[in-house]
Amino acid sequence: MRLLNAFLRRFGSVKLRLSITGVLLIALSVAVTVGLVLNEVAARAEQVALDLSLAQTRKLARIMGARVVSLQLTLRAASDTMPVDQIDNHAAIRQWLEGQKVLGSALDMLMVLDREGRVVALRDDKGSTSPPLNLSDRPYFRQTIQQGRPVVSEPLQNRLNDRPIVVLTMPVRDHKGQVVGVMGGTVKLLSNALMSEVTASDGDDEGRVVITDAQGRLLAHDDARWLMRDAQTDPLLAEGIAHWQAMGRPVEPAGFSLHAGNRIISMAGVPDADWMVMRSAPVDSVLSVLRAGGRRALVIGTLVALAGGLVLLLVTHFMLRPLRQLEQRAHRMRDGVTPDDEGWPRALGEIGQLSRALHETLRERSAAAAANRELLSKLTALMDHAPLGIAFSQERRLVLVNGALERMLGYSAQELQGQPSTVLSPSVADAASLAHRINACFRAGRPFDEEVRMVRRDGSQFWGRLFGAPVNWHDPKASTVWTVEDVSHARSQREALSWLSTHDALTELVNRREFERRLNERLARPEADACCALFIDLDHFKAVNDTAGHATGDRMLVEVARRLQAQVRSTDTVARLGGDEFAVLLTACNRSDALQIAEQMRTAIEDIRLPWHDQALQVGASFGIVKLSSDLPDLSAVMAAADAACYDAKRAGRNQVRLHGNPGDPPTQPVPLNELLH
Ligand SMILES: Nc1nc2c(ncn2[C@@H]2O[C@H](COP(=O)(O)OP(=O)(O)OP(=O)(O)O)[C@@H](O)[C@H]2O)c(=O)[nH]1
Repeated sequence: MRLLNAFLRRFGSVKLRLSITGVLLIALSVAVTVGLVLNEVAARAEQVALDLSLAQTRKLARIMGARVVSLQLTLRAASDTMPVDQIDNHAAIRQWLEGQKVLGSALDMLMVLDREGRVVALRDDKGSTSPPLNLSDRPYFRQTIQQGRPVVSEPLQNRLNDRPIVVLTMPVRDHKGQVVGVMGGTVKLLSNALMSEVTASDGDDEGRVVITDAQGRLLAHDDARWLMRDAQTDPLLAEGIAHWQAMGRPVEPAGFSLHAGNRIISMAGVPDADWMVMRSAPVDSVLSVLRAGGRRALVIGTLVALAGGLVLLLVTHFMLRPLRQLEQRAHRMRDGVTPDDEGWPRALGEIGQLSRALHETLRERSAAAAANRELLSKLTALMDHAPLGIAFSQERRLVLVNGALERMLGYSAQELQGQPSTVLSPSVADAASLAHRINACFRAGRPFDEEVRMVRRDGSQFWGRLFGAPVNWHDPKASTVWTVEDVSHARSQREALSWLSTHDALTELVNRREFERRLNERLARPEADACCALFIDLDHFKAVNDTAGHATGDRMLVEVARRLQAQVRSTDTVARLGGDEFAVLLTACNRSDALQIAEQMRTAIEDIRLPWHDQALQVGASFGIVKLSSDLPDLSAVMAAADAACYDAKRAGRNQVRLHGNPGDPPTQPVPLNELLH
């Protein structure tokens, strides 16, 4: 595996890949070229072999034809010297036949027949005879007599010895040119005197030359046992004979040749004889030289490919040197070397352009990176020193927080980063509601800006002013920047101020202004007359202050307030108007209920026993009740009426309840000036 990895790493080299590709291309082109050339040469060689074989076969056929003609001419020359007028004289013709030495050496047996086919004289190797033989039934005899021309017979059995022969005939003419007989000679196929040279001339272990008659019977074969057999039974000849038969067995001197299996077979007709010369030779013997040449070409091609690859390796080594320098330079860039120092390759062409472009790009990138680093350091400082908590979130998860937010929440930056933003909400419901409001803002194209309840790591809660906006408004969910300000203190101050504006700090009851606002609000409603207002003034409260001190007076005021508040419903309002004056607004309350409540209040105040040293301080209260009605159209009228009713209670001896406009009570008296000044 390590070796494979090492090879693959090496194979990453352009030089190696180019070289291997080059070698492969050269090898491929050599192989293809050699293959194509060999194929073409093989095709041409096959054609040449076919032509050559046919030419040789034709030549053999012509030689055979010439031999037949030569024999026929010899026969003719001999017949011309025959004493034709003594053709019926057996002794004379036998004697003449004895004298034909040349003819006797060329043909195996000589004979002279008369016109009736009777043997006049016959000469063989035993001498001359005149056997009582009649050969008039032989086709060659009849054909010679009838057509008056020389004939070469079909192969046939010698009647004397049963051996296969062919007979060459020549008509014998008298002085007038009339055919008076036939002169013939036989050729013994076994001795093969006529054909042996032809069949032996091209014979080798695998090649074969034979002669057949027009029917395909073997007249000459290097193995005498095959004579007179059908040539198609010889496996070396079968396909050639089949092809010849398919052509209709023409006996033409032009002949033909063919490539059958692994053999080249050619046939040509023998002129003046109805014979065919047939030659069969294995293809390999013809093409073996060519194949040997092809193998040599392949070896040479392989050597050329290797040499080409070596040259290519050297060329690419020098050509790619700048590229190697560029690669080394790139490594040094990664190691932090600035782009302006030395080491950039100087080269022409694409590598030079690549080097310059890379150099320029890296220079620009280096400058941009420096600017980015500076900007980043500023932003980091801004984040670190900002008094606000700052956070970036993506897909509702915190991805970056600053130190202020860490301190605000009690988490470390590592703990916060990656947390869902819901970790800042005190409950699931708060988180869901907050997310809903944030989405609504962003959808409306507005940044989110609200004070929300947040929770620290220790579970304590605080109010934070949360401001957030998408980094990219086109994709608000992608990334959002948030600032968080702890506004708990400001918010409690604000709430306190708001509370103080409507409440009395000592008793924590609503103050005069708030009471009047609520009373006005009631007066504005149609059902205002269903309400009653009580005005309460403590009796001789000054004495408490004077006796026990202001602080004790305050405690008494607080206790009075508590007891008043205890008598009313949540819909009613108890207020301290100032000093020792209180007021109550009873909603949905008639006069008798109001009287009852006032009486309960009075009793509750009367029952106060405020401890002071070893004594118990007491106080009373005077109550004036007003039923709201159309007769008292506004605030001042109501307050004046209540105040007057209270004053009546004071004058009646204090610690009493008086109802404004009650027919049983004496009419309310205006307050004397000296009482007001008391
Ligand atoms: N301890 C205390 N005393 C207050 C406060 N505001 C007013 N007072 C005192 O309340 C007293 C009110 O007295 P007055 O209204 O004169 O009359 P009184 O003593 O209650 O007598 P009558 O009303 O005539 O029964 C004064 O002595 C004020 O100084 C306060 O906030 N705390």
